[in-house]
Amino acid sequence: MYGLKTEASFDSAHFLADYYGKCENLHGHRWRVVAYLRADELGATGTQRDMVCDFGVFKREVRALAEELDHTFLVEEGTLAPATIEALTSEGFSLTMLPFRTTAENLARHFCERLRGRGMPCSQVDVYETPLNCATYVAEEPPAR
Ligand SMILES: Nc1nc2c(c(=O)[nH]1)N=C([C@H](O)[C@H](O)COP(=O)(O)OP(=O)(O)OP(=O)(O)O)CN2
Ligand SMILES: [Zn+2]
Repeated sequence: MYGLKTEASFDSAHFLADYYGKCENLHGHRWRVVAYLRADELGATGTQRDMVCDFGVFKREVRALAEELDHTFLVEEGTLAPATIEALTSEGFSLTMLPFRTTAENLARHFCERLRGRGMPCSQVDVYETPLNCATYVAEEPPAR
């Protein structure tokens, strides 16, 4: 079994709906995303011969996904009134509407699924909300190479 790991980070605001504590308020994090690829076999031919994946390709994919969220307000769908969304948008703020609660766990799954959707054999993603607090998502099935 072979593995690769790379990371990216992004700065975003969020709040947790249905949370009773300080995280129900709007606040921000520098989220750190560590993504892992796994493969039984290495590439056989061409530019990726004897690689799980070119590091250049891998890091660009992870950075591109982080860039989608960077300096936006991550909002779980259904947790802000339409008038609030309209007011923020009309002020020029960038909102990213997400179909899940914006926990580190769900963001880890989001990154893993998006990487797999782009053909990367992603096996795991760790998302750090703070330097000491990290959530992990492990893909159930090893992706086919
Ligand atoms: N399992 C999870 N727990 C929490 C998550 C999460 O994503 N998964 N998220 C939050 C909040 O986003 C919150 O911002 C983080 O809370 P907390 O750990 O309290 O934040 P700090 O480390 O900044 O707190 P200190 O007071 O500085 O220790 C909550 N829980
Ligand atoms: Zn938070």
